[in-house]
Amino acid sequence: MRLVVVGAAGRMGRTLIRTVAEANGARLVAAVERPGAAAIGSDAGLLAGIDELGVPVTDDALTAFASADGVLDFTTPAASVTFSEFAAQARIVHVIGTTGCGPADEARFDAAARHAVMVKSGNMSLGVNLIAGLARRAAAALGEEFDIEIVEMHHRHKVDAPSGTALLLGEAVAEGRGVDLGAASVRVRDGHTGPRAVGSIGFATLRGGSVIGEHSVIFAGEGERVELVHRAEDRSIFARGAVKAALWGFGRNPGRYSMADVLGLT
Ligand SMILES: NC(=O)C1=CN([C@@H]2O[C@H](COP(=O)(O)OP(=O)(O)OC[C@H]3O[C@@H](n4cnc5c(N)ncnc54)[C@H](OP(=O)(O)O)[C@@H]3O)[C@@H](O)[C@H]2O)C=CC1
Ligand SMILES: O=C(O)C1=N[C@H](C(=O)O)C[C@H](O)C1
Repeated sequence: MRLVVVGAAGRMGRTLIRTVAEANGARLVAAVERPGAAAIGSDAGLLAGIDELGVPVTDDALTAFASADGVLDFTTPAASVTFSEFAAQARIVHVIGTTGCGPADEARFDAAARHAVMVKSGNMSLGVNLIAGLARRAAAALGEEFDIEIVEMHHRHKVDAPSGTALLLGEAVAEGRGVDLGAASVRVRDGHTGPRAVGSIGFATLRGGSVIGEHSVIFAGEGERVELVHRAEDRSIFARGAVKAALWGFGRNPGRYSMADVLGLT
C-alpha cells in the first residue's frame, strides 16, 4: 500500500515515517509539510532519524495524494479538514489521528467520507481502545452510584483539552450509562462548586514535561474505587495503529470507521 505521511516533521509525523519504513505491506511514497516549513526538500528518512528513503518532503499534498493509496494524518483540525477533501478527491484511505476537532470539522469529515475510506480516532493504540470497551461495560455494570472521573496528563506542547482519548473514554462511559456525554460532562471546577451532581462525568487535565499520554477512568463508589489506567510509553503505539488502520481500510467501501472497527472490538 502506498502511503503519504502529512505533518511529516511533527512528533507523530516522524514516528509515522519510521513505522511505515518498517511495516510489511506498506511503503512511504510521499511526506508532506506546510508551505514554508523548514523540512521542505529534506529526505523523509533523515528527518525521522533513520536511513535516507529517497522521499523528499513536499508541500504539494494534492499531487502526493494522486499517486497514493492512503494518507496518515496527525496534524491540526484545519489541516485535517483540507486533507479530507483531497483524500475524497483521490478516493483513498484517510487515517486521522488529529484531536481537538469541533462539530463543524466533523461535518466536513462526514461529507468527505462519502468518497474516502476514513478511519478517525482520538487514540490509535490497542490498549486505549481495549480499555474503552472495558470502561463502557464497567459504567453499565456499576451505575450512577459510582462517580466517574476521567483524568489525563500530556506533555507541555499539547494544545487541546480534554485530550481526544479522554473524550473517547467519556463517550464510552456515557454509552455504557445510556446518557449523552455533552449533557453529563463537567470539564471545569473552580470556586464554590457545590456537591458533585449525581450522574455527572468529570474531566481533569494535567499538562507538563514530556509525558506521552496517560489516562485514568476512575469509578468512585461508597467505600470502594475501580480504576482503568493506560500509560503510553512510546508514540510508536499510535503509529502502528495508524498503519494497521490504513491496511485494514485499503479496498473497503467509503465511509467513516473507528479503531474499534479496525481492531475488531465492536
Ligand atoms: N489519535 C492518536 O492516537 C494520536 C493523536 N495525536 C494528535 O495528533 C496531532 C499532532 O500531534 P503531534 O505530532 O504531537 O503535533 P506536532 O505539532 O508535533 O505535529 C503536527 C505537524 O503537522 C504540521 N502541520 C500543520 N498544519 C499543516 C498543514 N496544513 N500541512 C502540512 N503539515 C501541517 C505541523 O507543522 P507546523 O509545526 O509548521 O505547524 C507539525 O509538523 C494532535 O492533534 C495530537 O493530539 C497525537 C498522538 C496520538
Ligand atoms: O497530543 C498528543 O500527544 C496525544 N494526543 C492524543 C489525545 O489527544 O488523546 C493521543 C495521545 O494521548 C497523545
